[in-house]
Amino acid sequence: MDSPSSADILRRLDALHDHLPAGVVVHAADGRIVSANRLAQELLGHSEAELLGSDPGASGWTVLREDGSIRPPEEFPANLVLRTGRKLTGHVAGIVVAGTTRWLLCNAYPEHDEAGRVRLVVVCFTDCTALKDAQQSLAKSEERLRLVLKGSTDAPWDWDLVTGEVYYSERWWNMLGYPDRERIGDAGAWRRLLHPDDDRMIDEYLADLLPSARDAFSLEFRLRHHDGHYVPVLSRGFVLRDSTGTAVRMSGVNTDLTERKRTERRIYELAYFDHLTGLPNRRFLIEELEHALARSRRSGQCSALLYLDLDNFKLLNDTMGHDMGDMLLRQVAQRLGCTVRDSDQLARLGGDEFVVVLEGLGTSTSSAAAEADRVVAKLLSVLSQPHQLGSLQFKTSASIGITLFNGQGDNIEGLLKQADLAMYRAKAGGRNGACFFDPSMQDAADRRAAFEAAMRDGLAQGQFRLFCQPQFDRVGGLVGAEVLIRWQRGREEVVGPDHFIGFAEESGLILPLGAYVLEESCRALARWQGEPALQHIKLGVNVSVHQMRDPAFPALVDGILDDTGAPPERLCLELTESVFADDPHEITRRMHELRARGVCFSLDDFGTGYSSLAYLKYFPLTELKIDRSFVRDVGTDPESAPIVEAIIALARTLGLKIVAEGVEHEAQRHFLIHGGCSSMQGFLLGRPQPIGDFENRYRAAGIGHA
Ligand SMILES: Nc1nc2c(ncn2[C@@H]2O[C@H](COP(=O)(O)OP(=O)(O)OP(=O)(O)O)[C@@H](O)[C@H]2O)c(=O)[nH]1
Repeated sequence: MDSPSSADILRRLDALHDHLPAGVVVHAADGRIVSANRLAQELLGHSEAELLGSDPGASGWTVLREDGSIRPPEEFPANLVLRTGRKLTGHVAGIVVAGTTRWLLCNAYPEHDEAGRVRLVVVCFTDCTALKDAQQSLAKSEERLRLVLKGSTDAPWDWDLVTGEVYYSERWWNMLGYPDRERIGDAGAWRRLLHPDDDRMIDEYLADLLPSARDAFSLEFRLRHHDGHYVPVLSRGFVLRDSTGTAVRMSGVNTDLTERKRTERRIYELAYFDHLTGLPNRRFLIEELEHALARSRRSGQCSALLYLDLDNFKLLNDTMGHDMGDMLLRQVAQRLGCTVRDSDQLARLGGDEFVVVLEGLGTSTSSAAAEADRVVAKLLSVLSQPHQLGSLQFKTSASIGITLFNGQGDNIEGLLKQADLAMYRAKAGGRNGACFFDPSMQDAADRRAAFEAAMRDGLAQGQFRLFCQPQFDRVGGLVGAEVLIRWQRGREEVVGPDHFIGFAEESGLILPLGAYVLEESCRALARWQGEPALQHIKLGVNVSVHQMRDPAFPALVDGILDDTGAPPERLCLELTESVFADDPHEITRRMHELRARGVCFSLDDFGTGYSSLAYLKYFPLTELKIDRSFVRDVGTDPESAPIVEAIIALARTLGLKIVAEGVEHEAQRHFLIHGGCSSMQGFLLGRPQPIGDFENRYRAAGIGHA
C-alpha cells in the first residue's frame, strides 16, 4: 500500500478537525480568528464566514464569567492567553447566543514562533451547559437544605450500615442536653440512650424495614436526656440501598415531640376529664361503657351502673356561693374515688351528678344486686359524713339510681336513662337513698314522653283554649276576669290545668304555653278597647315561676303589648308566693321593669305559701288574692273569718286591692262585702267560660253578675 501523501494527511487532519467532538478556534496574534471547526461554529452560533477574520473582543460578543456577570474582552480565553502567554485549563465561560446562555468548558494554549512570541492561540471547548445547570440546581438545593435545617430544630443523623459508623449532628446532642465534653458519638451511643421499653420495638422495626424494599421510615421512640428524663422523638428519613437492594445507609432527622405530646395530653385531658374534680367526664364514661358492655357480654358477668345525684345541692350554691359548691363537688369526687375499687369506673357527668360502674358482679342477677347494694350503702355512708368547706361543717346526702346489665341488648344511653329514672325515684322516695331501676319506671317515663309530645302537638294545633272567670265589685259591676286555660284534647275530651300545668313546668313547655296565653289575653284586651262594658276591665293572667325566672320575660311581655296594642294597665300578672323563693332580687328587678311599663301584679293564693309578709312591702304588687280555702270556711270555721279580715286590713294598709276567690255562697259574699273586700270571683258570681262567650255575654254595658 502506498504511503499517504502530505496533502492526504492535511486533508485527513482537516476532516478530523471538523469532526472533533470539541469546538476548536484558532486566533492569530492580533486576536482575530483564523480557523474555527464545525462544532465551534455551532457552539458559538456563527458561521465560518462570520467567524473568520473577526475579533471576538471587538465584535460585541456577550461572554459571561462563571458567576453570570459580564466578562470584559480582556478576559476572553484567547485574550488571556495572548496577554499572559500561558495556557488555560478547565476555564468555564458562558456565551450568550440568541438570548440563551451556553456554558463552555475551555482549554487554551499558545503557539510560539522561533523568537518565543505568541504566534497563535488555540482554544478548545466543549458544551458543559447541562453540567453547569446541574451544579446550579445542586447549589440551590444545598442552600435550601441549609436554610431548612437552620430554621428547624430537627436533629440530623446518618448511619452507615456497612461500616456501622454513625454521625450525630450538633443538634442531635443538643436535643438531649449533652455538653460538648460528654458527647461520646460512637456507633452504639443512640442504643445506650434508648428507653429500655423501646428496645424491642426498634429491633422489630429494623428487622422489618431493612430487608424490605421500602426506602422511607418514620417511627417514634424515647431517648434519655442528659438530666435523666426521656425525650419522645419522631425519627424520619430514608434508607439508601445498593443495586442489589441491600440497605447500606440510613439517614434521617429526629424531631423532639415533647411539646406536641404535652399538647396532645392537654387536649386529651380537656376532652375526657372534668377540670373541676379531675374525674373522667361523660365522654370518657361513654367510651368506657362501650368496653364494659363488651366485657360483660363476653364474660356473662353482671355489672351495675350507679347514677348518683347530690341532694339539694342547688341550695348550697345559692346560699353559700358557687365556690363552696365547687369545694363540695371536689370533696365528693375524692370520697367516691377512695370508696370504689380501682377497677370500678367513676365519672362526673356534670353538675352534681356522678356515675360509678361496677363490673364483675357475678353471673347471678340477685347476687349482683346484693353486691351493688352493698357498694351503694358504703357510698351513701361515706358521703353523709360531714364535709369541711373552709370554716363551715356541711352535711350532705345523695340519691342513687341503680341499673344492672350484662351486655345483652343493652345500650349506653338506655342504661344511663334507666339509672337516671331510678335516681329520680330515689329522690321522690325522700332522698338520701337508692333505688333499683324496674321496667315500670320506663313505662311511666314513656307515658310522660308521649304526654309531652301530645302537648307540643296540641300547642301547635291551637288546642289550648282560654276561659275567663269574671270578677265583680261590691255592687256587682264587672271589674275583671281571671284567664284560665283548658286543653281541648279531642272533640269531647277537655283537660283541666291541674292535669297539665305541673307537667308543662317540668318539661319546659310552660314557656311557649305561657307566652300563648299572654298573647291571646292581650289580643282580647286590645279588642275590648272601645267596648263600653269591657274596656275598663282587667285580665288576670297566671304566670309561672319558670316564666318569671326567664330573663327574657319582660321583653316578651313588652313585645306582646306592642304587637297587640293592648293597654298595659289592664293586664294583671298573677304570681304565686313560690316565685319569691327563687331569686327575690332578680324577680323584683323584672317586676319593676314591667311595672314601669304599666303592667299590674297580683299575688295569688295569698296566705297558703311561704307567708313572708316582708315581700308584700318589697315587691311592687298592686293586688292580693285571698285564697279560696279561707273564703270557703268563713261561714263555718270561726278561725277563717279573722284571717280574712286581717288580710283585708293588711292589704288596705299597704294600699293593695283585694280580690277574694272561690265565692260560692251568698253568706260568703255578704261577709266579704261587709269586711271591705273590693272584688270577688267564684261560682256564685260566674263560672269560667270560653273567652268568646265571656265577651258576648258581658259586652252589653252595665251587665253585672247573675
Ligand atoms: N358549684 C357548682 N355548681 C354547679 C356546677 N355545675 C352545675 N352546678 C349547679 O348544680 C345544681 C344542680 O342542682 P340539681 O341537682 O338540679 O338540684 P338539687 O338542688 O341538687 O336538687 P335535687 O337534685 O332535686 O336534690 C344547679 O344549681 C347547677 O347550677 C359546678 O360545676 N359547680
